Amino acid sequence: MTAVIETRGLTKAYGDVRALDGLDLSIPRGGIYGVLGPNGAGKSTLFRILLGLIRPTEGQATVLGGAVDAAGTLRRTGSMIETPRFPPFLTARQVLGWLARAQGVSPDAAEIGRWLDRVGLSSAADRRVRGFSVGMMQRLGVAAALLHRPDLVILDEPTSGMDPPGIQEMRALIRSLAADDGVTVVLASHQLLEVQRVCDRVAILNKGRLVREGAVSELTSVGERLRLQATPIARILDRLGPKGVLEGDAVLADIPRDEAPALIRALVEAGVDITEARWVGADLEGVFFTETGVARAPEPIQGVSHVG
Ligand SMILES: Nc1ncnc2c1ncn2[C@@H]1O[C@H](COP(=O)(O)OP(=O)(O)OP(=O)(O)O)[C@@H](O)[C@H]1O
Repeated sequence: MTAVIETRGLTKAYGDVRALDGLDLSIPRGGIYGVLGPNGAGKSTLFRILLGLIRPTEGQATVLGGAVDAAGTLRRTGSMIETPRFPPFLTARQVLGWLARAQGVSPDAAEIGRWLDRVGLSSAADRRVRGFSVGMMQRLGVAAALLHRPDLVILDEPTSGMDPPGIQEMRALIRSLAADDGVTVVLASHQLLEVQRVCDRVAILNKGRLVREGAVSELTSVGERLRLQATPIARILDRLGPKGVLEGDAVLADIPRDEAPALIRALVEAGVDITEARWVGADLEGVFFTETGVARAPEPIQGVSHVG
């Protein structure tokens, strides 16, 4: 597994505060990688170091196999850190032309048009950015990060301030960057469901340290249970014995995945009508709260995934 980002003992101290505290992290090339953590965990500090904006107090980081501030590294890396700001009197199209010139890339009109289209800003391309919403600014920021065709793009909270359709479009764009353009995407987000949907792997930071790292599918496969909605429910409980728990109008079956087909077959043969069968219980949110020790706010309606 080739790494696009490697950190060893990476530490950043601000007086007594250790924003990063001996972080060892290896982010593989290809795919979408999420960096998670509660406020103050050190996500932005990590990104700033990786982009050469600040220097670590101790430790090392390499990006795309080179020093973070090497010209070759910077040329192959794109980024959006916090909601970007652009000259308000320029249109979106002019912003990208201006940035392309600043980056020494020839501002190809067709290429700029394509990026505006990909981030869903075609219809607003010739509007001054002064009137743009936060979500529109985020999209323009993503286009700006990609204009020079980087191999790696680092996005800090790419969907903050976006409405649900905007989030959905950003998700599709991020997926297509990884799948179609071969760009490695590293993003930080507080939207755990979104991260679960879009990322291949995640690192969870807390107080500047790595507390968990792994493939999303691995992290979320621990503790899952099969949720069955069916009638008569008593027959399922009888069959499962201690492995079955009643949860509202459904049964949660604590069985491994490979036993599910046999169980469902047996239930159908026993005359049970199954209306729904799905795996629940393990979500990234649960992993996040367990690993960071941050207290979960009480929910008015207890979700299935939080039972037990
Ligand atoms: N320039 C700075 N001066 C002093 N302290 C700082 C500075 N930048 C960050 N910190 C502190 O370092 C810690 C990590 O901050 P950082 O912004 O990296 O966290 P984060 O995970 O990005 O948080 P958030 O989710 O709120 O964006 C925090 O305690 C923060 O207050």
